[in-house]
Amino acid sequence: MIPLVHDLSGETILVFGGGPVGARKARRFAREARTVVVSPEFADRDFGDAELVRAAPGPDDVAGWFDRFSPALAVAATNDSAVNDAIVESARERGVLVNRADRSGEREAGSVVVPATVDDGAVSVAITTGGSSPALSKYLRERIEAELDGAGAMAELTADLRAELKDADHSPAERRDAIRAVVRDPSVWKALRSADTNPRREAARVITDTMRGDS
Ligand SMILES: C[C@@]1(CC(=O)O)C2=NC(=C\c3[nH]c(c(CCC(=O)O)c3CC(=O)O)Cc3[nH]c(c(CC(=O)O)c3CCC(=O)O)/C=C3\N/C(=C\2)[C@@H](CCC(=O)O)[C@]3(C)CC(=O)O)/[C@H]1CCC(=O)O
Ligand SMILES: NC(=O)c1ccc[n+]([C@@H]2O[C@H](COP(=O)([O-])OP(=O)(O)OC[C@H]3O[C@@H](n4cnc5c(N)ncnc54)[C@H](O)[C@@H]3O)[C@@H](O)[C@H]2O)c1
Repeated sequence: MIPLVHDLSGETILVFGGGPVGARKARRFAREARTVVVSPEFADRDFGDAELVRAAPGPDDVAGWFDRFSPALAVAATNDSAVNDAIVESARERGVLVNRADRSGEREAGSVVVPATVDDGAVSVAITTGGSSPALSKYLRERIEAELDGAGAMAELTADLRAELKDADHSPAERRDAIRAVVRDPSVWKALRSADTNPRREAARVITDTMRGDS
């Protein structure tokens, strides 16, 4: 398996199963795209902005739900493995991506794993064990969370600096060295994480030093 970052905006995601797992996936996906959850019950779980449709399709009814919503991705999170099998089958027939929550062993073409993710602005880190140990993915995600503090702000700052250095006609090699020095500089990170110092000023100092060949 290879991790790819997928833009699902404008698409529909169809989740079968309104238990704790269906709810967790729906909350995550509803932040990105229209998400519809089909289930006979939802208890009082949090589904984020997902639309809830009360129904309990049998294996033969599943294809009709694909035709109704034309999803780009389907999630099989019911506790009925015959229904989950039918969801995988319908997805494969239509070339739709499918995430199966009740099986981490053999996978079918088009199957996707939902990784543990940490986000800070435009920066995301995704952790997967290829399905072998979700508890380990969660633990590593918790450890990495603090590490990513300020990364979104660093992405914004260096995107601006790249554009400014381009406009100022610096060579690609000079730009690369300057930006590499900024993302590695502890004082810039410190400034991004606290309100005491101005990160732009720190970055400008690093760039000047790099261009002078001080580093
Ligand atoms: C990362 C995360 C994302 C998310 O779901 O949002 C996620 N599972 C999370 C938590 C978690 N899940 C489970 C536990 C209990 C401890 C344990 O069993 O390890 C814990 C931990 C806990 O709850 O503490 C149980 C479990 N999970 C799966 C099975 C079925 C099986 O293994 O057959 C069973 C057994 C059910 C049973 O025994 O009945 C299957 C999958 N779970 C995946 C993802 C995919 C593989 C990811 C990878 O490659 O690592 C995969 C294959 C399919 C999928 O769902 O995409 C999310 C953490 C989010 C976060 O906090 O960051
Ligand atoms: N991926 C994970 O992290 C993870 C974690 C725990 C369990 N699991 C597995 O994923 C499955 C779902 O986990 P859960 O804890 O949410 O289970 P659960 O049993 O609490 O919930 C299953 C949901 O599916 C609904 N459902 C049943 N038949 C349906 C149908 N025909 N159509 C639509 N919905 C239907 C049920 O009403 C219920 O809301 C379990 O079978 C379990 O093996 C996965």
